[in-house]
Amino acid sequence: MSPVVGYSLDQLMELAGLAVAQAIYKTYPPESHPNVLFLVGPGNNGGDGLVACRHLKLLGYNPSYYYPKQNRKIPLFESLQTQLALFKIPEVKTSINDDGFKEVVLKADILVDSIFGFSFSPPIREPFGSIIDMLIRNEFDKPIVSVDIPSGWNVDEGPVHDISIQPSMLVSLTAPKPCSLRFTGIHYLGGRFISAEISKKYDITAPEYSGIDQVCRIN
Ligand SMILES: NC(=O)C1=CN([C@@H]2O[C@H](COP(=O)(O)OP(=O)(O)OC[C@H]3O[C@@H](n4cnc5c(N)ncnc54)[C@H](O)[C@@H]3O)[C@@H](O)[C@H]2O)[C@@H](O)CC1
Repeated sequence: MSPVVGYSLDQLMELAGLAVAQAIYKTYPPESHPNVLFLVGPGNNGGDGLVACRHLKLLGYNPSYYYPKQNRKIPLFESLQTQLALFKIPEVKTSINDDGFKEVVLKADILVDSIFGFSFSPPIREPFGSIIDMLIRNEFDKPIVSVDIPSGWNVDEGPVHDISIQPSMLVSLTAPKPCSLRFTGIHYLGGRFISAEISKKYDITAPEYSGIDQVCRIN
């Protein structure tokens, strides 16, 4: 249970992933951006990506995911992967270091960075250094959507470790982290699950969510 918002981790991850999927849908609809490649890290930020991947399939996209460091011993992550298999969402098995990975990236219309969130601590270990380098170079000029925090950024200060992914879109979860002040692209907040009391206690300014939206664009 999260001491801050009162949900279990799997509940929060489901809400987070749904918010990410909605934000992608609003900015990059499936008609123009059907192929979405998720780059998935080993922790909960990666889990948010796995959930969003499933929701995008339900919303009419062709998502796939690259998940090089899996932890199948944790039941939550195992069940997320079982769900992806049930929805016939392909896992990319080509390694980031293989020539074929370029082809995988080339076919994607959007790259989702769900590698690291607020628990990243440098120095970066492989294969994530190569994945993040690829996102920094972004040689095919694809839209990059970061989940909660651009991977490798410091949660408070932003891109301070010479790791400076510049995503086109950021989906902050629960509340924008201080580093998001350094972000100038399309910014959504997915936090329509915290009570007014919690917002007040932690000084979170909740935006005006519209209709049934789980996300609100905040810049
Ligand atoms: N705490 C919460 O209330 C929630 C957090 N959520 C998500 O969870 C994220 C934080 O998740 P975690 O705390 O699991 O952490 P992260 O997902 O940010 O990263 C932790 C993982 O990255 C690895 N790692 C860290 N530094 C590394 C390095 N230098 N090189 C290689 N690997 C490295 C760690 O070994 C660990 O496996 C948030 O940013 C958000 O996206 C959501 O799932 C919703 C709930």
